[in-house]
Amino acid sequence: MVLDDLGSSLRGTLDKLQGKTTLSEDDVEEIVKEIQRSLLSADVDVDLVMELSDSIRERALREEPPAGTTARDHVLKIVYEEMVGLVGESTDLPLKEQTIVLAGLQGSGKTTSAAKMAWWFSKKGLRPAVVQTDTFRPGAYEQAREMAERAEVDFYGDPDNDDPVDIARKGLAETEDADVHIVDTAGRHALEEELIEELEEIEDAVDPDRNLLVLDAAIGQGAKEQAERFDDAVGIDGVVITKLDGTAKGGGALAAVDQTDSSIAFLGTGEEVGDIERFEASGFISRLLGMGDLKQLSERVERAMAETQEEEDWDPEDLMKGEFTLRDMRKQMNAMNRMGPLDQVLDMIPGLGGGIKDQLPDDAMDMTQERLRDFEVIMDSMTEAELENPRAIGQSQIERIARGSGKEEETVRELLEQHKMMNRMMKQFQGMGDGDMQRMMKQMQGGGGGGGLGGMGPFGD
Ligand SMILES: Nc1nc2c(ncn2[C@@H]2O[C@H](COP(=O)(O)OP(=O)(O)OP(=O)(O)O)[C@@H](O)[C@H]2O)c(=O)[nH]1
Repeated sequence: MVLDDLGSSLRGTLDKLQGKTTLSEDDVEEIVKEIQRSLLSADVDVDLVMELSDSIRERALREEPPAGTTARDHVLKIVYEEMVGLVGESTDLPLKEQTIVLAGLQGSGKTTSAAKMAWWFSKKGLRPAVVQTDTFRPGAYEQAREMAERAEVDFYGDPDNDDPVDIARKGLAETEDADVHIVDTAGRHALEEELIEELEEIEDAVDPDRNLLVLDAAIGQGAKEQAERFDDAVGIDGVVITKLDGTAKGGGALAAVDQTDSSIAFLGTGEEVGDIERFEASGFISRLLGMGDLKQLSERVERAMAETQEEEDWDPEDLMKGEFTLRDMRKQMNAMNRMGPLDQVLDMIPGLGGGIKDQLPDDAMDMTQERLRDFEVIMDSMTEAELENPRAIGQSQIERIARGSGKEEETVRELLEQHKMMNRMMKQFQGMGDGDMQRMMKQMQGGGGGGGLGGMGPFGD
């Protein structure tokens, strides 16, 4: 995500506090300045940034770090807590029957978000329907219909009816078998009376459980005014921030959340129906501050490692030294698999950005369950010597292993290729010297015991 790059200087400032047990006013001021810089460049409203700075300043100087906590961890914890206060928890959306109306200006991403949300609810086992009431924009009907089809959800719209309220009413009746109704409304280029009136009428007709305001992540100062108007008209319960995959930073939408005293419900991260994430405060904050998704990563890493360590007596530290064997690879694959897809894990490593990911072959990301199972079966047919020294495996062994495992020779070769690739990757990491990357990789492989992300403050606890 784009938000990743912002906080390297913040990290630098925090690193300077390493080893200190108390904070001076100057220390706190420097940190506050860096946070302000990160947030302002992520488009967060100035007033919000100032309020946040005051609370951080006040708490960092007043509160004593608990025994055993470094000044750095202490201040990180305060920053984190204050940021959670700012962005809030995600909008409460019970997984049950409900009607949701989407409001927003033209092009903010309502139609796309309607289909994405329907897709999301369907993955949660519900039966959603999209009701398309946009009679204003030519093409909206067709776009909504196609997207609902791709999301494989029920759909109602009527290109021959120019009364949105009538469409909304009929839509709910026609899709009564569905349990979640998502009503997409028309947008306008700007806030206009007509738009607000239409929305109010639709709201009256469908009596929704939630009204969500859809905002483009690129929205800046306009967020507050828009939020206020929509909130006055229908009451806004939550915000959907779209296009976070683009160049926008997303912080502008926080003003809307603050203005409407609501919360963020979903994040849109692309144009496909699956490109949606339920909002999660800690991840969003880590990204706003450019610090990677520390909390989530540390939790995943710890969980995966605990399981791996339980399974076998295996010292992952060895990975950073000697030869990377097939046996190591099997452990690695299992651990990765528990943490989630490799590309997502890499996304969460602070400071890594897209860099290293782009250098990896596509195959590295393709660690599906099925592939993993095939590889496991194949490895079961190998001898101890082959597992220790896969380089020595020749054609005749490949044939034997394929026969023994009941898999194609091609799959055996793929496994060997995958090993070679991972071996190269490990060598690269081994050669990276000190710094976050090597520490992180060690942690990912389980080194360092129960401390999680060592030196990364409250997120690792
Ligand atoms: N990259 C990216 N594009 C998005 C996202 N959400 C929406 N879009 C694109 O933004 C454009 C506008 O989205 P729509 O869903 O049509 O917007 P709308 O709010 O329904 O517009 P109106 O119906 O005219 O009010 C489309 O080209 C979408 O594909 C997103 O999360 N990421």
